[in-house]
Amino acid sequence: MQSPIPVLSMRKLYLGASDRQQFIADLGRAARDVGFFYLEDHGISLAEQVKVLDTAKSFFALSDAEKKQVQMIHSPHFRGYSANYSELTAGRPDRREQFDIMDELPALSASAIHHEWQKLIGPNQWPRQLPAIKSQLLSWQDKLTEVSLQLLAALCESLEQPADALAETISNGPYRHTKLIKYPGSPEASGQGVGAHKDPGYLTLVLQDENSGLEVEYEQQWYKVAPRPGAFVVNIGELLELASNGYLKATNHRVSSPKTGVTRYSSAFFMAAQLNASVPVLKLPSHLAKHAKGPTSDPGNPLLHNVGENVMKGRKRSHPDVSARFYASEEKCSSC
Ligand SMILES: O=C(O)CCC(=O)C(=O)O
Ligand SMILES: [Fe+2]
Repeated sequence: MQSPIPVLSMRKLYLGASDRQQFIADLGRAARDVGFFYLEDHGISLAEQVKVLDTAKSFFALSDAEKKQVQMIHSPHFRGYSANYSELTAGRPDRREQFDIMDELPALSASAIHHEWQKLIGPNQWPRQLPAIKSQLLSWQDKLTEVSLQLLAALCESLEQPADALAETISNGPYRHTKLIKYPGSPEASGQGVGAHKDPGYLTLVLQDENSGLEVEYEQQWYKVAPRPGAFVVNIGELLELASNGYLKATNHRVSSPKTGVTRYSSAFFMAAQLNASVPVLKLPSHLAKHAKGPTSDPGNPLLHNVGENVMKGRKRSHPDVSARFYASEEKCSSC
């Protein structure tokens, strides 16, 4: 089966006007047709990518006791380590280990918290056995933010909007989230590494190692996203589906476990708008608007314009243990 996933070279964005227009048109088509594409020539070296995957290997090679010192269950901000099967996607446990970081900020005091999602803000948990991991991953997160911001502006242009049409939603800095991930081999054919889902933010950049496993749903069929050295796999998240009134689609994707004896490492970077933003519905020109049929309506996964609430929805669903420990009272309150 031929892969439907296009390959885009970001270099074109910085060449002459006609290359730039070509890139924007190709980007718009990829984002609307598949919602997934490979991005090459993005300015981040292969050596740096390899270093991040090496850091993932070093982190997951720590002992269970060391990893548990930074387990997510200690963090109301959903930071740190998750063991195999502790995350749920589509209601089923994922066979993957993860290490999650976001912006390194102090937590808000209780009196400053008026919305549940404000508890997402806070510090990361860092393993003291790997002293260089903090500066490496925070700088990686900054670099991927730069790439994502350029893509977001180009996507706005592809929708025939000003490049800064969504700038207000990120004027205090976008909400960023980076994961290191390890998928262990499984004797079960197509075991759930991560179940089918959409990403909640604007854009996601995935760095894969040489082992396949990521799959994307396109025209009711699942396609493998084969590894492509040096490229990021980019996908459209729910906030862009909302902003474009469904013209762009947040595409379902999943990861199947590698077979026994193979371990797959990846890293995902998610960029949303700032948590206190509400994502506007852009006014598309009529020739695009006629294809914008509204965002997907799935009662099991409502798409929320309020960014903090949309991000929170995803975090609580994925990590019910963290949610039960730190958010149980809010849940009771919202139903009272
Ligand atoms: O590991 C991957 O290739 C993708 C992971 C993913 O889709 C996610 O964590 O949202
Ligand atoms: Fe994802």
